[in-house]
Amino acid sequence: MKKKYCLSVDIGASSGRLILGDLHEDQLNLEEIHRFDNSIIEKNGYFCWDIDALFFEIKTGIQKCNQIGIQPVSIGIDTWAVDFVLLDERDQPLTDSVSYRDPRTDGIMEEVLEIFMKERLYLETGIQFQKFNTIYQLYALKKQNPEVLEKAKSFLMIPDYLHFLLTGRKANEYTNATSTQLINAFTKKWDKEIINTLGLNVEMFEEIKMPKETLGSLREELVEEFGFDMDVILPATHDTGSAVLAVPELEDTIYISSGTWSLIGVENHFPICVTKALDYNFTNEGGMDYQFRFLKNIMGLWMIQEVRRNYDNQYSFAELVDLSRAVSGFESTVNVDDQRFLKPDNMIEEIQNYCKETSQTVPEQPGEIAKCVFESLANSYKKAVAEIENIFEKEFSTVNVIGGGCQNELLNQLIADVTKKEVYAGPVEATAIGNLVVQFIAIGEIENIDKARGIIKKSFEVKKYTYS
Ligand SMILES: Nc1ncnc2c1ncn2[C@@H]1O[C@H](COP(=O)(O)OP(=O)(O)O)[C@@H](O)[C@H]1O
Ligand SMILES: C[C@H](O)[C@H](O)[C@@H](O)C(=O)COP(=O)(O)O
Ligand SMILES: [Mg+2]
Repeated sequence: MKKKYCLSVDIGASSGRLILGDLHEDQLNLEEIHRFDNSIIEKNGYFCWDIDALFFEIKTGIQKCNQIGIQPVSIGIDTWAVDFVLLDERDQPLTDSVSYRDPRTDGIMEEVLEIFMKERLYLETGIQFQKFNTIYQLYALKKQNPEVLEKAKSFLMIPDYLHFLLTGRKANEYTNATSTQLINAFTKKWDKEIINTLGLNVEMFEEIKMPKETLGSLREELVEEFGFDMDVILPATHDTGSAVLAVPELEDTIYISSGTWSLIGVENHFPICVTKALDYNFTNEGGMDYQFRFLKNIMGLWMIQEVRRNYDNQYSFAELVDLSRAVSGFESTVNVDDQRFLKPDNMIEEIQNYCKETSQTVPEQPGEIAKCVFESLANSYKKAVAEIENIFEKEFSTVNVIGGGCQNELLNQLIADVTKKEVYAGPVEATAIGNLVVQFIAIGEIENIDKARGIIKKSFEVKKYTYS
């Protein structure tokens, strides 16, 4: 029987990749077809994503499949959360793809919480309070460009919009929709009371669809361009939702999805909206099969990405790790979750100013800056682990780091040392793997997610770190 290939498109905040998957004797084989950078651009006075360039890269990757003689049966796209595009009645974009790092939402969350009590918003949605949540982006739009919101007929999150460009079909995929803070955690539907109270246009929100559902096949013009058709099967289109599906062993494990952001948490069967979770600012993002990702955002490797950019990319990530290893007698750290690090003009200067203001030795050399970032991240992970164990009233025995950041062996060891837990690192391409297994489940090649985790365990190396 002809081998079936599925194609995952995983676009994170720093990079995108198209990865082909196929199954052979209970092993999942990956082939990276196309990789490209992603970054924020300045457009019309806002920090935006270059969505047209991203769609071009997706098409380039699909064409590369054909060039190597492989025609996948399906494709699924996952990206970062919260951001969106609004379409008019002719299905034309009304907005640029403004990034969650844009300052347009400064002060907006506070205004919304004047209208809707924080505790109530958390009880109904279970979503963390981040100033860049979609709810605050839409409210900012209502204040700053009301005419745009009035014309909006469709609200599509980034992966929804990319799927629309492929198929002409519009829907909001559930896992990513939960990151808007507009989905009711109990009904799993758009919370019309919140939407109407904030005076947002309830009609523009699309039907909620779940991972494993087929959205449709390709637009005719794309079938002609690619030379073949395929189905768009919805993965967990929130990249972290896909990543968590690829954690080989969830039992007794705290995961860290380590990429531009660090998302640290556990899988849970129900939303936890207790006061302590609110105080710690944990979130209950929706997962496949209506599971919940109880986690919190930590500033993540964004900080070292920006440090690298400040050094004109003259160092690789591996070289920055090596430089930090060579540093001794330097102990300064920062609170990585201080909003000042969300989008500073210069990350190196922001870190140095923080150390000055807190009367710590100011890092000067690249190795000192990198060491400060990695040790500060490890400290934030340690705090989050303690908060998780406090909420669950239990000790977790392991931490599983997945994503590009699991290649940072220094940070993996730091995590083991500060948390006093065994750390498992891998798979690197967890997001793409989680995206693929959902497609394989949808086409009947894998029975369910438990069987998928068994295949993942057999297919990918996971490195172990014990604490000293
Ligand atoms: N060889 C490496 N050594 C150390 N860190 C690495 C290495 N390769 C990638 N990384 C880390 O992985 C991060 C990117 O992870 P990734 O999951 O691809 O991010 P995203 O999905 O957010 O774009 C980089 O910012 C870098 O810190
Ligand atoms: C802004 C969101 O919190 C962010 O998208 C996060 O949920 C996420 O998915 C990060 O993924 P990266 O791969 O960009 O780190
Ligand atoms: Mg990612």
